[in-house]
Amino acid sequence: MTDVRAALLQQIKDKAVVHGKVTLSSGLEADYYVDLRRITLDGEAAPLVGQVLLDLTADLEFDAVGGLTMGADPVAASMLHAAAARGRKLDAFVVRKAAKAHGLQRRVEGPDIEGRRVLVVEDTSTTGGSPLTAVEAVREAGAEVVAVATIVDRATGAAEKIEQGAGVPYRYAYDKDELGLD
Ligand SMILES: O=P(O)(O)OC[C@H]1O[C@H](OP(=O)(O)OP(=O)(O)O)[C@H](O)[C@@H]1O
Ligand SMILES: O=C(O)c1cc(=O)[nH]c(=O)[nH]1
Repeated sequence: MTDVRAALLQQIKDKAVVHGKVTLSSGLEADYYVDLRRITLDGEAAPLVGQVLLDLTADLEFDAVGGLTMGADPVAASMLHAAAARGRKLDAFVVRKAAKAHGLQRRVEGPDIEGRRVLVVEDTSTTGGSPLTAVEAVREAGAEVVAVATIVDRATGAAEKIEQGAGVPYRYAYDKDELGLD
């Protein structure tokens, strides 16, 4: 494990894992929550996120990254900045939960992604419903999705839903075993 990957793992364990009954985005009940916003918006941890996800997807070709607001937003921004620090230009985009009713009425905000190869990202995945929504919106905007990548996978069906439902590879930086969760 690289130093950066190990450092981010420790940050997640220290700052994001919350034990106790919780209702998830999908309506499912769970015994723990991984509040990745406490990582992706943390001054020490957030810069590591971009580096770890760039390393995780280093073999893939894409030049824009984003996902369903708001969990995905700081993930994409961290990757953009980490890429810039490595001398690589990487754009970010935000998929709105619904298209804006005023202004340009866009569903996908940021530089145009039509005709481009993009990576859809997430902070954590349970059912995979959020990245699947993002994949559909991004395809509607004319982009090609090369993969979905998330920081933490909860091993509750996201991989199957994304690989079979969207037909794209699914990658994650950490699983629940590595986080000591069960
Ligand atoms: O794999 P899924 O079943 O889709 O669940 C995971 C999603 O749930 C959380 O977001 P939430 O829906 O709470 O909304 P937020 O990003 O607006 O905080 C999280 O950030 C993921 O986006
Ligand atoms: O499924 C979810 O809503 C969810 C699970 C989790 O561990 N963390 C999170 O932010 N959302």
